[in-house]
Amino acid sequence: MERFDHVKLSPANLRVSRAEIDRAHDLLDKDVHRAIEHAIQNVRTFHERQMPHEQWFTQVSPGVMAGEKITPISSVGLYVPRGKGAFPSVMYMLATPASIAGVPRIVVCTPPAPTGEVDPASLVAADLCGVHEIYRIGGAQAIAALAYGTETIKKVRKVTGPGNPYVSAAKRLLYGTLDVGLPAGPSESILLADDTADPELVARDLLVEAEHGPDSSSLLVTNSRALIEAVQQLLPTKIAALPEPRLTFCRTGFESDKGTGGLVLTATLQEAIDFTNEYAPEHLEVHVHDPFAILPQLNNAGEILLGSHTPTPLGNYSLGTNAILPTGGFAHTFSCTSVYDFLKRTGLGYVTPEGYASLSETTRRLAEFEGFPSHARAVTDRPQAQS
Ligand SMILES: NC(=O)c1ccc[n+]([C@@H]2O[C@H](COP(=O)([O-])OP(=O)(O)OC[C@H]3O[C@@H](n4cnc5c(N)ncnc54)[C@H](O)[C@@H]3O)[C@@H](O)[C@H]2O)c1
Ligand SMILES: N[C@H](CO)Cc1c[nH]c[nH+]1
Ligand SMILES: [Zn+2]
Repeated sequence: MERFDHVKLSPANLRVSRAEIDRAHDLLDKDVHRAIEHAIQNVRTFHERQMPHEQWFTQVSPGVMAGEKITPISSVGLYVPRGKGAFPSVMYMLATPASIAGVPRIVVCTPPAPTGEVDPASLVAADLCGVHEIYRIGGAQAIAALAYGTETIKKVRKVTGPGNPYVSAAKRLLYGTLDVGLPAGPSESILLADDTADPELVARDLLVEAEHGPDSSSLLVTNSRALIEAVQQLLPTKIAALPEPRLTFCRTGFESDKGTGGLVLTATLQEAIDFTNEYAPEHLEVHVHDPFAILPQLNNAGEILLGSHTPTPLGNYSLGTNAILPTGGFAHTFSCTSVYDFLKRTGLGYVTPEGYASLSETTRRLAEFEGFPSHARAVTDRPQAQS
């Protein structure tokens, strides 16, 4: 921690104390405190609606019952980044669904400031969401501590949360050791637009995810040359007006050959939609005449924000949907963070003697076909046990 975070820590002060959390509530700007409470209210409302039935059965055929039982993961480690900036929003976006899912042990690791202090806003968010343990440790070392455990930090069953390439690499190395959740790496967004889009709003929204870091990607994808030319005129002044390091992050993204941001002109809106589906962005803003008309065609994205009044920051902070989203094309197969990241589903089966009689011959025949004699014997001439 000393080399990268310029902080000296000891096992005794790794864990954030109750007193620090209470002080964070007192220290935090009251308007920011209220904003966190308001945001958590919406995120909570939305994620409570996601919760599935705790247990259910359906009758597949007479006497054959199949179902599922939902249980929370027993312990989860949430990684909340803090290298290029503090993220209380990431804290509540991870801890809210974990708490609603009923995870009995919610642990957070987040990098401290050189003073050893943890961002007060993140502590307030953690406390409001019912986090049980908070450790001032970041980077790959935090992921390792959560996965393997240390004398101070008891290991967890699952680690999840976004981070920089070192954090992402650590999670990838742990694949197969424990559940490392969805791949949430450097930020990215696509603005999908037609010729009805407002260049001023598009130029502003393009800088949102771009300002996260030099490795963030933000793209305008449109079939309108006029929109591209208008946004090209607006971007340089908007970037120049940003403070450091956000100015350099955006300049790198849009103006350097190392950048991964840009403006993409397609021949048709359909081509723009196809490009977007293939790219599978973390965030997708839709600035077209009728966003709900093309929504059925938009299949791969961490989130889809519809219309010019739904810019990405609303999803990042306050709308209610989750902002911890798959990046790097993983939105082709991974979902946005939700209560399901903290639950597991167990299949349930119950068969009556009548149901057993209807299944045993089929089961025996398939077991023999696959060469499993014990499987076959278990369902041959089975004494009719009392159910
Ligand atoms: N996908 C999402 O939903 C989402 C949400 C929020 C943030 N993000 C992304 O998460 C990332 C956060 O990155 P960050 O750097 O701000 O914070 P971070 O907490 O991920 O990384 C900081 C840690 O990295 C370690 N570190 C720094 N330099 C290192 C080096 N050279 N070698 C090894 N370890 C090193 C330090 O120990 C430090 O604690 C950004 O890219 C941001 O865009 C993604
Ligand atoms: N997914 C976004 C970053 O990639 C979430 C965020 C949090 N704070 C600001 N933005
Ligand atoms: Zn963001």
